[in-house]
Amino acid sequence: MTPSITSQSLRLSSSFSIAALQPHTFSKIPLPKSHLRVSRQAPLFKPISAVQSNVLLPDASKTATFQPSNAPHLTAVNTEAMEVDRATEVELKENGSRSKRRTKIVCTIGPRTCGFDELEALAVGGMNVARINMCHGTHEWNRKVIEHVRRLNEERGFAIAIMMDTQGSEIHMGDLGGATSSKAEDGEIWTFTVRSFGSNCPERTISVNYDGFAEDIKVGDELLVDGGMVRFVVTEKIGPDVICCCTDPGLLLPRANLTFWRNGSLVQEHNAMLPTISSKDWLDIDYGIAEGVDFIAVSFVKSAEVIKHLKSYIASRSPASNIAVIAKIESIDSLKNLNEIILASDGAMVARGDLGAQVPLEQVPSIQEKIVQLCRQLNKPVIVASQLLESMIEYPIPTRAEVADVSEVVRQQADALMLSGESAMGQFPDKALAVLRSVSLRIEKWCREGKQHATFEPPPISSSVSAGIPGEICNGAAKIVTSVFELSANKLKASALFVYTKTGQMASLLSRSRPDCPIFAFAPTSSVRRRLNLQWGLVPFCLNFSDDMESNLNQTFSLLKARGLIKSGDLIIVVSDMLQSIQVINVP
Ligand SMILES: Nc1ncnc2c1ncn2[C@@H]1O[C@H](COP(=O)(O)OP(=O)(O)OP(=O)(O)O)[C@@H](O)[C@H]1O
Ligand SMILES: CC(=O)C(=O)O
Ligand SMILES: [K+]
Ligand SMILES: [Mg+2]
Repeated sequence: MTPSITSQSLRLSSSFSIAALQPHTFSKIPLPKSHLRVSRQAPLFKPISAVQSNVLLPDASKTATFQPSNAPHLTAVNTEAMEVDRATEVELKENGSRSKRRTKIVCTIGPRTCGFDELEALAVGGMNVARINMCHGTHEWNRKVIEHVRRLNEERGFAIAIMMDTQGSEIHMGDLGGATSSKAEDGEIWTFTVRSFGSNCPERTISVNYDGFAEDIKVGDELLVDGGMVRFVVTEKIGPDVICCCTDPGLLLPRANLTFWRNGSLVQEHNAMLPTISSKDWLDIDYGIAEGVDFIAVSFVKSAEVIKHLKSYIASRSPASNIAVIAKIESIDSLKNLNEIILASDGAMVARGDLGAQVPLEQVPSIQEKIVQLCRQLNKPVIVASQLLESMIEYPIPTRAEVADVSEVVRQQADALMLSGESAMGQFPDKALAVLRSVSLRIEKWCREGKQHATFEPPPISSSVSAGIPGEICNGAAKIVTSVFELSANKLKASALFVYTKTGQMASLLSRSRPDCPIFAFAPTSSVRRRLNLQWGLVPFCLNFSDDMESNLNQTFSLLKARGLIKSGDLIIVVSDMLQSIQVINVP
């Protein structure tokens, strides 16, 4: 006789072989296997009413804008509340938890979106990470943005992380004497110079920030502004001045990036010696540490050493901080050292803007795919950035080609998409965000239905990353998710994976397996919660949990049921840092 089972605990011994966890193994419970200890227990949970007195509903002020339709009237007493924001709540409820968006969204904040109301609109629209670019804005300006985001998190339960992006020592033009732009016409003669002018810049003269400029460049070289938006050829050198003729006319924007090309190759002379982290960057990094940003994205990384150096600097400056370092892959030199760079970092960004100015454009898509796959192998989150919806800076709808580009990133299962000018200074930041959201949802659904992604099997974890037993447990849990369980004659698929994780590592490993259902990640601090918000498929919550999994689960179920985010009968797969086991639980 099969007893009626509300919970099953599948405990894996440390010698457990993950090959035993093929989905069919779990087609029916119970399924005793010699290598798999299945303990059939009395229901793990007290009836829900028995734990109600232990539950505190989130502060009403945090839920002011949300009306739970079926929240029972629980009496508040004890434990820390679990913060849930409106955007997550809506996304989880809209089509059921399995349809929750998995791909995360980073929005660059600029003049168009720096106010509290605009930031709130982005938060409600699904922004997971706010990026501030230290190429622009004063510390004071950026501090306001950080304060607004923090207020949204505190008052509305969001988990928006702050990413600070360094300027790096790229070669760029001056600020055009304060003009918003300047037009270069075909055949016009312009002077590029290391001299600086303040506000009285002579006509058709551009100052360049890099002292070695006139030595590095030769007559006949091509000078590309913003990767080729405007193009010049060098005709003459006179001391510090480089005289150029415009061959591709266009609009010059303040501080635009400059690259020089000789015989079809990028010129790398003294400029290759520029430090990745300039003295200005170090000051900005000190500022970021003091402000408690969640991520520092390092521009123009060339080698792993600079990442290691920055990480030890952060550790010595602020031992308690949890700042993650993201390597921006946008320099031609980084491509030779990709493996070591990504391994040394806490994540990577495919910065296609500058990358496309350093390698031929037709190479960018394959480099993108390679980096996305490598990051998955090395268990590091990856962001794909730049020009995803460039036309939406000016227009309310994207081009079909842009939609196809975003779709490809989603299909590659990158962790996050990034908006740059679209959200920083475009006309339609909220619409651009909505396009990323709806394309992600649609393509993710299509991939799940048709299994359009290359393979379900995650790429083998690199031997340079030791994921050990937690890694095997997470892979196993991700596979179980695709099984159909028969419980009391009902066929059930898992609604969610739950992971209780102190550092976030176990949640990352689960995310890496790209399972078929969302991952509710419970972390004890809001900084771990924010950091996890960058990663694919994770729905991070802040929860003050204990080592007693039974009480953790009781508490979590009560809180989530009260918010209508799970319901009795849902099947949940549970893993944690504390137990080397996978539990399959039918929500009481
Ligand atoms: N804080 C800001 N203040 C003013 N303008 C901004 C700000 N942040 C971004 N912008 C505008 O938005 C555009 C795109 O922003 P973004 O920061 O993504 O630039 P990027 O050139 O793609 O990045 P990077 O400089 O790291 O290569 C910028 O060129 C700039 O015009
Ligand atoms: C984002 C960025 O830095 C780039 O695309 O160049
Ligand atoms: K930057
Ligand atoms: Mg860049």
